[in-house]
Amino acid sequence: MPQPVLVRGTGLLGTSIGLGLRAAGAEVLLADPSPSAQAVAEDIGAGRAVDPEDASPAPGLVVVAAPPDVTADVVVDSLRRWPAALVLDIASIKGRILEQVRDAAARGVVSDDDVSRYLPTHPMAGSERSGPVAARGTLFTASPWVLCPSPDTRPEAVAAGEAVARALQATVHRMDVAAHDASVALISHLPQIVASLVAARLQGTPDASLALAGNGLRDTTRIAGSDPQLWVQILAGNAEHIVPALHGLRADVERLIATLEAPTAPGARLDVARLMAEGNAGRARIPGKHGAPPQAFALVTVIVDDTPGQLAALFEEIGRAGVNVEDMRLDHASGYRVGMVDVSVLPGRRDELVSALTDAGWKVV
Ligand SMILES: NC(=O)C1=CN([C@@H]2O[C@H](COP(=O)(O)OP(=O)(O)OC[C@H]3O[C@@H](n4cnc5c(N)ncnc54)[C@H](O)[C@@H]3O)[C@@H](O)[C@H]2O)C=CC1
Ligand SMILES: O=C(O)C(=O)Cc1ccc(O)cc1
Repeated sequence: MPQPVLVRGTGLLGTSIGLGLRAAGAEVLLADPSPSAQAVAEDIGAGRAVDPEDASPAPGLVVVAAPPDVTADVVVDSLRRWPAALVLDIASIKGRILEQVRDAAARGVVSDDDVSRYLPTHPMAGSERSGPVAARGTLFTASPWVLCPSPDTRPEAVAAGEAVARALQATVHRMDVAAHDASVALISHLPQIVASLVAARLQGTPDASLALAGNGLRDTTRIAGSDPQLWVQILAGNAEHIVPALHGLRADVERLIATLEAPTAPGARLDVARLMAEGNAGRARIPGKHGAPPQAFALVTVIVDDTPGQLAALFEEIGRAGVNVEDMRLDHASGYRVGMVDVSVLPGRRDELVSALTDAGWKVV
């Protein structure tokens, strides 16, 4: 990886990249027009704060982690400022930004040769939070990282993108910008819209109703907590691919409304069942951990007391049994001081784990 790496934009993503690259041994410089974002990123160990006017030594690689609407400007500025550096960005949308960078070349602000040092990329990891305080160096572990080279991108730029993704333990995927934008419209932007629309329905809901909320509501609305400023830019910047997905969604919603307006009409229940089954089929296609094919894990549910140290003790016991935890989830039984821990394991290991835990005195459901 060319070094030092200059991260421009030290919010959630930029600071997480800085932390992860530092942990992998890279020299990282940090720049952000917000002095507090830059200072916090430096304080938590993501790198050394610099002024891009006189970043020294000159960066070998620039990672642009700024909001989507200024990303192209920062990419172009970086290509001009450091003629030997490779530049990549990590914004959530790709086609529009590449177009803006190419426009700058068409206007003579940078040369086509400069543009060949630029690699559009997108790590498919993040959270509904923003700012450096929420950053984690392990944010990208086992998550996809999409590289979007075009035929004229220099191989060194692609290699640098790969090196960054691998240093952060992400899995590398390649796609052109149009295929990327069409993909994220469905797998990222549509879920965000649906989460926000469902959560928006709760605004006038009485507190007594909300008190009944379980994990279904929490799961489906987590990303409704996302930063509106960022999502305005993402949705507007990828509208071309999002609108057809919304038309598909509208067709399904209209079909469901028509069916439920006459719920006992012949065929109505079959239609509802079909819609639910289509949802089952779509969900089953989401790949498992590390991009592996979808896999049905076996669930072991254990009741734990809601007291300090219980979870640690449970996982220690599972470790002693030599069984790998593929996934886990904690539910609280409303009104009781116990938690229910759902542990996902390979189906072939389920019975021995149940025996080991039961023998050790755990309450397995
Ligand atoms: N939040 C997420 O989960 C993900 C975000 N992304 C992309 O990463 C980028 C950054 O997003 P977050 O870190 O979530 O946002 P953030 O709001 O936490 O951080 C953005 C930072 O960029 C800085 N900034 C603003 N103008 C700038 C400029 N001209 N030059 C340099 N820095 C500038 C801001 O001061 C702020 O510190 C966005 O392009 C977003 O699309 C990609 C994957 C996931
Ligand atoms: O929080 C989550 O689950 C996300 O999916 C976050 C996210 C937000 C924006 C992106 O471009 C990529 C990932």
